[in-house]
Parts: sequence; structure tokens; C-alpha cells
Amino acid sequence: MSDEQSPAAGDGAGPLVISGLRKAFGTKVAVDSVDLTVGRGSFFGLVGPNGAGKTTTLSMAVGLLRPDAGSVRIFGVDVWREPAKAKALIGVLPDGLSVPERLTGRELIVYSGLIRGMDRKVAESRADELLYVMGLHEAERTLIIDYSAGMRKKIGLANALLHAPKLLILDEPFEAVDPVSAATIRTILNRFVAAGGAVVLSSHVMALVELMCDHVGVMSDGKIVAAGPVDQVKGGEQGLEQAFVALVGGRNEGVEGLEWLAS
Ligand SMILES: Nc1ncnc2c1ncn2[C@@H]1O[C@H](COP(=O)(O)OP(=O)(O)OP(=O)(O)O)[C@@H](O)[C@H]1O
Repeated sequence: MSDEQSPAAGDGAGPLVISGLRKAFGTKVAVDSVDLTVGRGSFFGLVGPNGAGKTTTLSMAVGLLRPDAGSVRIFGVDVWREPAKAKALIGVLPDGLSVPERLTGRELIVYSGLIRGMDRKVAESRADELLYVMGLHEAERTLIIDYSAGMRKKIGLANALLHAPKLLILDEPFEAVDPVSAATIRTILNRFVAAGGAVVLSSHVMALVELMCDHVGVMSDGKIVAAGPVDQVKGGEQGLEQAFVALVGGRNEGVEGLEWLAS
């Protein structure tokens, strides 16, 4: 894949360099020879239809799932050779984050800071700030088991930001999040990138990716079928959504059935 994918990507020590990544589950090749490069100050959107391999790719990128082949470097640090060093540099919002349900939101953030070796006072003051900006301060003493889907997303994002990472890897960060909270999260992420951080996010909302991201990678059937600056990937199409459908192929077969639905 060319350095066109993301600015300043050619030095090999950029925020994220994925090379030849592969993962199969039985006979299903979920991720097939994926190369991706994300440069400094870049906002990268990973898009693709259901089952394309986005979550599998991101899980391998952050050291949660071991690849069959290939490598992932975070600022030059190999995720599988030096996992602790690499993980200190990244903030992760995994897909379907499983969190200790019997903790309150505040406890989750503070304990997470302590586990990361943070001073308790620092962890507590960052927890207060993060809970406030995420609009979760009123729910800080509510058990996570009682959080809504959107609240879980936001507490997960707060957790990802806690240790001031340099790269954020976020699987569907806006899913189930209300528009006001989404605007707040967008502001936080834009500030993070403007300050020199890099963000990789997956999303199904093309308008959002087009609005926020400077670079995009399109996955289909385990492969990257297009990657580069958003305008380049859009090509001659009017919007990213049209380009996406053209790249991955629309699917309307069978829709003319279901006559019973209209009866
Ligand atoms: N643990 C697993 N065991 C078996 N198959 C899996 C596993 N995880 C993923 N897969 C398969 O790998 C493929 C890619 O899945 P993945 O979750 O990465 O896709 P995705 O692009 O994130 O999809 P979505 O947009 O629906 O979240 C799918 O065919 C899925 O069924």
C-alpha cells in the first residue's frame, strides 16, 4: 500500500503500520494480507460491510487477537514483541467492550488508572474530568450493569483516553451514542488529532467518516479494496457512501421477494 494512505506515513515509526496481516477462523479467512499505514495527525476511518473484517483487523492491531501472519507496529513498536510498550501508546475502544458490571463508572476509570500505575490523585482527577465531558458525572455512582448502550460506549471511550495515549483505535465509537454526546466526542477527537495524536475508527456511518476523517480504508471480504485520502477514495463519486457501494458492490437480490411483508 502506498504512503498516500496517510500523511508522513513513510518513516515506519508512524502511529500505525500494519503489514501483511492475516487471520482465519477455521476455513473462513477473516483478514487477508492487510497493509495499512496511518500517519501522524491523521484521522483514519475504516469502513466495510458487515463481516468485512474490520473488528478482526482492529483487534489484532491493538494486541487483543493474535494474527496468523503479519505484523503491527505502533510508533515503531511491535505489538506482539513488546506488548506492554505498545499498549502504553494506544487508547482502545474494543467492539462489545466487556467491563466489570458491578463497578460504578467512576470506580472503573479510577481502578483502570491504578492498574496502569497511575497515582491515585491523578487517576481521580482525570476520572472527574472525563466523566464530566462525557456527560456521565450524574451517573458516576451508577453501576455499569445499569448503564445504557450509549453510556457504556462513553465510559469505554473515557477509559481509552485516561492514560493520554498517542493513538486511539476505536471500534464503532458513535454506535448508540446520542447526537449531543456524539458532537462532544467529535470535538474531543478533533482536538486530540490537532494536538498531534492519530485516530483510527471504524464506522458504518459514511457521512460521519466523510465529515471527520482525512483518510479512509475500505474493507471487503477480508481485504483492503481502497485506501487513501477521502477525496481520492471517493474518486468521481458524489459522496463516500456512493463510492463505498460502488467499491463493495450493492446487494439488492431477493428484495423483490418478501411480498408477504406488503400484504
Ligand atoms: N471468533 C470468531 N470465530 C469465528 N469467526 C469469526 C470470529 N470473529 C469473526 N469471525 C468472522 O470473521 C469475519 C469478519 O468479522 P469481523 O467481526 O471482523 O467483521 P466486521 O467488518 O467488524 O463486521 P461488522 O461490521 O458486522 O461489525 C466474519 O465472517 C465473522 O463471522
